[in-house]
Amino acid sequence: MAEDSLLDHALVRLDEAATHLTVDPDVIEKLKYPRETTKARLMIRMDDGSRKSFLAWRCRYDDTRGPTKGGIRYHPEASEAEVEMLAFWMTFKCAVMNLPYGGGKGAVQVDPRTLSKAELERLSRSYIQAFARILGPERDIPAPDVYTNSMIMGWMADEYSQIIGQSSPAVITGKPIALGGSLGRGDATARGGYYLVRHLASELGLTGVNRVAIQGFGNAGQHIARLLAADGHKIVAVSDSSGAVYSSHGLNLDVLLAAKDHNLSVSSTAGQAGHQNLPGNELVTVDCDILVPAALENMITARNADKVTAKLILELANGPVTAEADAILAAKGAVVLPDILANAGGVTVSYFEWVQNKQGYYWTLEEIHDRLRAIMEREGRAIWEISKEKKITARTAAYVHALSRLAEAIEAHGTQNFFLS
Ligand SMILES: NC(=O)C1=CN([C@@H]2O[C@H](COP(=O)(O)OP(=O)(O)OC[C@H]3O[C@@H](n4cnc5c(N)ncnc54)[C@H](O)[C@@H]3O)[C@@H](O)[C@H]2O)C=CC1
Ligand SMILES: O=C(O)CCC(=O)C(=O)O
Repeated sequence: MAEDSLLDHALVRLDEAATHLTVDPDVIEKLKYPRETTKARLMIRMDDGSRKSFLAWRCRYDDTRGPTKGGIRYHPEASEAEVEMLAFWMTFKCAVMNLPYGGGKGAVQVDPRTLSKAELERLSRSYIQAFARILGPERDIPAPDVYTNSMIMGWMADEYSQIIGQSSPAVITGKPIALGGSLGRGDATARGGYYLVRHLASELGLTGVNRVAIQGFGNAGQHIARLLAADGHKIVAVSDSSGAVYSSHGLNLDVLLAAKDHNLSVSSTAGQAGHQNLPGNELVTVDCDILVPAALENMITARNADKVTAKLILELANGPVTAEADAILAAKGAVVLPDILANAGGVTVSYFEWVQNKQGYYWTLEEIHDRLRAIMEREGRAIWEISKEKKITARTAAYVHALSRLAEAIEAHGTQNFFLS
């Protein structure tokens, strides 16, 4: 997909939702463009004394409903167009969950696996030095995304506090617990999706033991494997960026997690515990009941969607199914629980972390889980009902749900000052 058309492809979902609501055209016009995207070149000292530079971005897509919120991705193929598309999705995700946030996203074009820990820390601190003036607990609040984690968020929060000369934990979420992170943020993305599937199980026709295939075995993928396996479901296939493994009897999670702990691919477990090698590109078409894309965008496309066997696709990744593939899956009767709902557990617990940081009062894990479950069930149920009532897919229903909240907020702000805050 051409880089400059990434956002246009994402906007197809907005146009579709707009046909099911009466919305002021000014609202749609406002939501078609990012409010601001800042680009920087980060220059860091490498361990061998040389200097190296990396492109970086932060997009604040829309802040009508509150400060912009969204993760920072480290990836060698990150681009401005991708960051803007991800920030657009964050805008709708926060509205779906009724969080008091707009949408943002950031990225650095880097393969973090090629950096030492010290280089990674210098890069992460330089990201904050470059973007500190547009961040802030009431302005723009980053969090982890692909190939970033709580350690990186800790360095970033520390750098921000040093720049402004006071502790400011609420500027970044997904931090280590010792620096004001929230209990439950670690597995929140997967846990939100898990609560959603459990809540809608009878509507989705899920009974007994289901066979699950998971694409991507990082934060989202590992935790969903653990949660579903604990309920007795069988994880029959998993993949990561280097390969995939399959077992019709169910993969051994301890073996998979031990491989990841040693920085090895899941494919290195082939031959152990009945695991067989599987070409990575066959993961999404493996025979299963539930398919969980938990890696990157555009993995299920017009090229492979007709071969998907799962009756439920739980999108823990952002944007794994293209619009063309959506139509093919819907025609087959497969249900897609869309990213802006299915993976919203992550940003929801980030919101809990921000609230706790601002209060200086911290909740128990049980409180976090109860609150997350209640919100996933409330918004999941609302979207399911919209989808039944309007006879539209769950994705379109999620966009309708979010758009009605965004439209209400944009109209309430008044339409004469769109780009002034
Ligand atoms: N971490 C979070 O809180 C949230 C993450 N997400 C989304 O979930 C997805 C995964 O993110 P995380 O688990 O946090 O990232 P992560 O960095 O922890 O894991 C990413 C995983 O994807 C794998 N991967 C990369 N390219 C792949 C490919 N071509 N085929 C198969 N696997 C591949 C990697 O090997 C790794 O196992 C992303 O789309 C992210 O935007 C969404 C909401 C929140
Ligand atoms: O936790 C957050 O604030 C945002 C997580 C994120 O980037 C996402 O939901 O895609």
